[in-house]
Amino acid sequence: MAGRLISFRRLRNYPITVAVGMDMAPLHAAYRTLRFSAVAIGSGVSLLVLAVGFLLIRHKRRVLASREVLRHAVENLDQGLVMVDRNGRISLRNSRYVALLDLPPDLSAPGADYAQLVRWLAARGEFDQSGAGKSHLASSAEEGGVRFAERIRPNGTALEIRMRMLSGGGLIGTYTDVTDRRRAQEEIHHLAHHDGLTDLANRTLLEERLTQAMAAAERSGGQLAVLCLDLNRFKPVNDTLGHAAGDELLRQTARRLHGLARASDTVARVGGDEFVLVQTTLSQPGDAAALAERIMVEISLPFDLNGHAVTIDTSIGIALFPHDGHTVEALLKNADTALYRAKEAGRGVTCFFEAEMEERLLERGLLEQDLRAALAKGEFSVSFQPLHNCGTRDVTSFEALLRWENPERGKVSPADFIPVAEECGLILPLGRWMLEQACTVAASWPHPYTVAVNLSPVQFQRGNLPAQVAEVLAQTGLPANQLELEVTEGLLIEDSEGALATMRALKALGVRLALDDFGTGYSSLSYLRRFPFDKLKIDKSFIQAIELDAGARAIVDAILAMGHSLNLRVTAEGVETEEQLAFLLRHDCDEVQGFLLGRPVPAEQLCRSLRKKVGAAMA
Ligand SMILES: Nc1nc2c(ncn2[C@@H]2O[C@@H]3COP(=O)(O)O[C@H]4[C@@H](O)[C@H](n5cnc6c(=O)[nH]c(N)nc65)O[C@@H]4COP(=O)(O)O[C@H]3[C@H]2O)c(=O)[nH]1
Repeated sequence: MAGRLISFRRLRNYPITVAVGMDMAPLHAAYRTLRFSAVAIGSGVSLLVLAVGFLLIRHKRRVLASREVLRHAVENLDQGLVMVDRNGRISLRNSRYVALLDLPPDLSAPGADYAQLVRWLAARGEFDQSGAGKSHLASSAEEGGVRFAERIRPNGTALEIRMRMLSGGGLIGTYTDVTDRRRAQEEIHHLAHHDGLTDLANRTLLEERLTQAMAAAERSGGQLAVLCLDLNRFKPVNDTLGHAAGDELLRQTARRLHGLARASDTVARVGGDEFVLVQTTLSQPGDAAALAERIMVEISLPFDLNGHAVTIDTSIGIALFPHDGHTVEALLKNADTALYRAKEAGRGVTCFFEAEMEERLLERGLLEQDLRAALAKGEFSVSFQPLHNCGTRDVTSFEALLRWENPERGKVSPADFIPVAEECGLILPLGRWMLEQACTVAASWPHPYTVAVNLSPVQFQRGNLPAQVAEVLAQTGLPANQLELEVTEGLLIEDSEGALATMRALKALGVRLALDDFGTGYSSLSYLRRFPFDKLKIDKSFIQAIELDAGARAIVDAILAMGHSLNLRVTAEGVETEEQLAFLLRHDCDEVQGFLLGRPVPAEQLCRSLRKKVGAAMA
């Protein structure tokens, strides 16, 4: 409702009251317009303030949130992280950094002096005192402003450290714990350089160490020795007691060798039962001989293999630097050649390398070649030597002896080629051939004489001998009781358990067993009691000394008495004179064999003379 606004005013000097009236409608309209504008502007400003405030709060929240994310990320890094500003103050670091370096919180807190922290670390032996401060990474590699270093902490932890130097000063360092990786690498390296069974050096490490040792000896003008050794009787132990016992024997041997070597020496296992020892501190060759002697003694002490007491021994070959070779290959090869020579000379022998050994080895190689071809070329034959009753001088049996005649070499003694055939394994087909020949010939004799065949220990150990013998007897038709098998003591020493089982199986076939060359080996009386022998053959060296040596006479007498007391027939080998025969007769020897009564003759010649004899007897 629009009213009017009236204003009254009395004039001071006049009795007049002035009344002014004004229509309110326009006033109201102006007021309403103003009020509306004021309210609108006020609301707009308030809204704006609210919006800005809201945005600011949201922004701040976001900043805080991303800072939290960053802090969380840095805290949860697998690596230790530290940032140092241009003033040398720590501006950021995570707890992994503190934990990895075992840092005190006050020294490593943000704002702390980094140089002081480094000095603290140095004082604790974390790195060289001389390298304290920022230069503690001096030995590290540097690449494009980033320094790398790997550090082993006093507690054994391995740290990989990267330091990025910032252009305006300061640095960012990351610390990674690489202990496990490093251990794995070390393990791989160890496995690649050591023998898995004994943990001794393997051939690779041996060659590395030998190269270093040779260089050191060359610089100092000194010498070194390479001792090559292998274990005698390892194979029988492995075969009879099993591989676990064989492994244990190798481990214990390794420990004994290791115990004898000095810290600068190297002990390696280079093959099944082959070991090499590099002796570095050597003033004269006698030092190597003395070490070899100590090894011999140590290895010959009994081993306890899971309750089994086992005794073995070793042969040793020695090559010296610089005398016997200037390269790793030459030294190892020559020590091996010397070992071969040592083994040839008998068990428990040490040999130093000599130049002519190589020639002999070469010659042996050629002999082996010819020997391999000889069987196919038919160069072998069999001769038979008679054995006689000592009193009546009647022939009782024949010993089959292998003969080899080569077009270039002529007649080769079995004493020379049998050991080579044994070593290269040819004795197996050759022994089988010999057995077949001897039995075939004996089966054709007009009189049922016994035939004696020599067997090598290798045939005992590797061939299925009882089955082979049974097969040959069946093939040739020779009665089992007409076959006598001669073995030497070496076999019994090498593998007495295995030999005993084979001998019993052979006896079960009905064949007879003789112990050959008695007196030349260990001649243990226990063998005679333990093994099922029928006969004992006294070695010819004793028989041939009868006339000259009272000691030999006493030994022959004692062997005869002992053999008889054990119910064994006794044969004397190598009887060449009537005096020897008379002595043997006086001492009740059963049988003799020797040039005096009959030399070995080829099979055909023997067959002819036997037939002639039978013909003459029938005529
Ligand atoms: N000085 C002298 N020697 C005599 C006399 N009587 C016989 N001998 C020789 O003494 C050796 C006897 O054979 P052994 O002791 O078994 O010794 C044999 C035997 O161990 C081995 N051998 C021979 N044939 C074979 C074979 O077929 N297989 C195996 N594994 N070894 C064999 O070779 C060794 C040597 O054989 P051989 O040279 O044939 O030598 C034979 C024989 O010819 C004598 O009065 N004086």
